[in-house]
Amino acid sequence: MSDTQTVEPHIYKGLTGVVVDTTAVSKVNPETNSLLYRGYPVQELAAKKSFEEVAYLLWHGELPNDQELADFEALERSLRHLSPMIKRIIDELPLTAHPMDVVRTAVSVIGASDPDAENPSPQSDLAKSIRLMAQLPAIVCYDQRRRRGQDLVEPRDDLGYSANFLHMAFGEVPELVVVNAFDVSMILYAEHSFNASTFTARVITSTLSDLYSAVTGAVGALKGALHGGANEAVMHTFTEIGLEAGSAARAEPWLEQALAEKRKIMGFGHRVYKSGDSRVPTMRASLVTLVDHYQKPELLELYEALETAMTTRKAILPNLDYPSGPAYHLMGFDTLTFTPIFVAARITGWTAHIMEQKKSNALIRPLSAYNGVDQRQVP
Ligand SMILES: CC(=O)SCCNC(=O)CCNC(=O)[C@H](O)C(C)(C)COP(=O)(O)OP(=O)(O)OC[C@H]1O[C@@H](n2cnc3c(N)ncnc32)[C@H](O)[C@@H]1OP(=O)(O)O
Ligand SMILES: O=C([O-])CC(=O)C(=O)O
Repeated sequence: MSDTQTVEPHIYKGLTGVVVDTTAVSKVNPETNSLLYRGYPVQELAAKKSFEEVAYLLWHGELPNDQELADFEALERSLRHLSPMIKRIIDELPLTAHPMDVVRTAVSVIGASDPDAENPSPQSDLAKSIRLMAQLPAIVCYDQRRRRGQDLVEPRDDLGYSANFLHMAFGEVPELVVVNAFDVSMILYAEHSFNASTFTARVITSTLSDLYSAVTGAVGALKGALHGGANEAVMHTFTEIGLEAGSAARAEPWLEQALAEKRKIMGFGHRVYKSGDSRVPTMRASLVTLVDHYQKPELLELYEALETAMTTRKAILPNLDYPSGPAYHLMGFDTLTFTPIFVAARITGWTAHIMEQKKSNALIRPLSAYNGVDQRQVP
């Protein structure tokens, strides 16, 4: 078969339902609404393990023992500082730049300044992956701070990943309940099989390009509102309806109007899960804890009112971005920072897939059915 073949081929628009390869990194099961990372249910990982342990699991295939975890944590903590060059380049970017563009640029700069960038060995790719995991929090937090007119907060190596992330964002470590909710969100966001950004990373890797190029492309794919950008978009919806007490009553009329205008309701629907996103109950529980902690019942009322209206009207259920957006809002993050936080989590899954793709590579190049004008002569 070729691009010019005249027999009408079946078109799998959006690759819906197409199985393009195998993966041992995670299993998304829409029949049981379950998600396994290397065989472990994600809810159990969120309840019992840290984001660092989950990152190790995704990369190595097994959870770390005590010594392996101690070594891994020490390494991650030692790599957290941004180089003066990255900081300088971020400073050069306009404050109006979307934070996802800043993150994409920073990853590109880290790649361009890594003398080992072209080394495709698994050892080198793992080292690059750990460095990106360690540095993305500083990039994300510094960008939010500079937009607020604040100075960079240096990382602390006496703190775990999530506590340090929040310390760098806000200049202090919040209560444990907040740190735990953030850590849970990072675990839930870490990996999700062949989603659009991971697939982008695998396509780039399949050409024998380098890990940084694959991650840079993945950041671009995640930015869109139909994928990771939905957590930012959910917050815009909430703000549009109103965050003040009593605004929940406006959710249903707002939805009617939005659907009449043929708008997509962000944070709802999923390409794979059609009867519920496996991660939502866990993240919703974290959101409820945060609502109690910050005494913001009106946010949960709005969350529930819009969910009820959407499921009643369209029978379309929330995805992970629906509870995580308001959770990050309560923690104090700017709405524009939400998708960069997703990057900081997903770097683990992306790089696990990049390494898997390299182990058993085939160039990813599908076919297309030509529907342009027939062959003609140049006048
Ligand atoms: C972490 C993540 O990336 S999770 C996904 C985050 N993205 C979002 O929240 C964006 C909003 N959601 C959507 O746009 C979609 O549900 C997607 C892109 C996630 C999945 O899309 P698909 O699998 O292609 O579903 P599809 O678009 O075919 O939807 C089927 C029908 O439901 C409708 N639909 C699906 N989701 C929504 C939504 N959020 N709002 C309104 N209508 C929706 C579609 O318009 C379509 O209706 P139609 O048959 O009348 O045209
Ligand atoms: O799997 C998908 O298509 C999108 C998603 O939920 C994710 O990447 O976490």
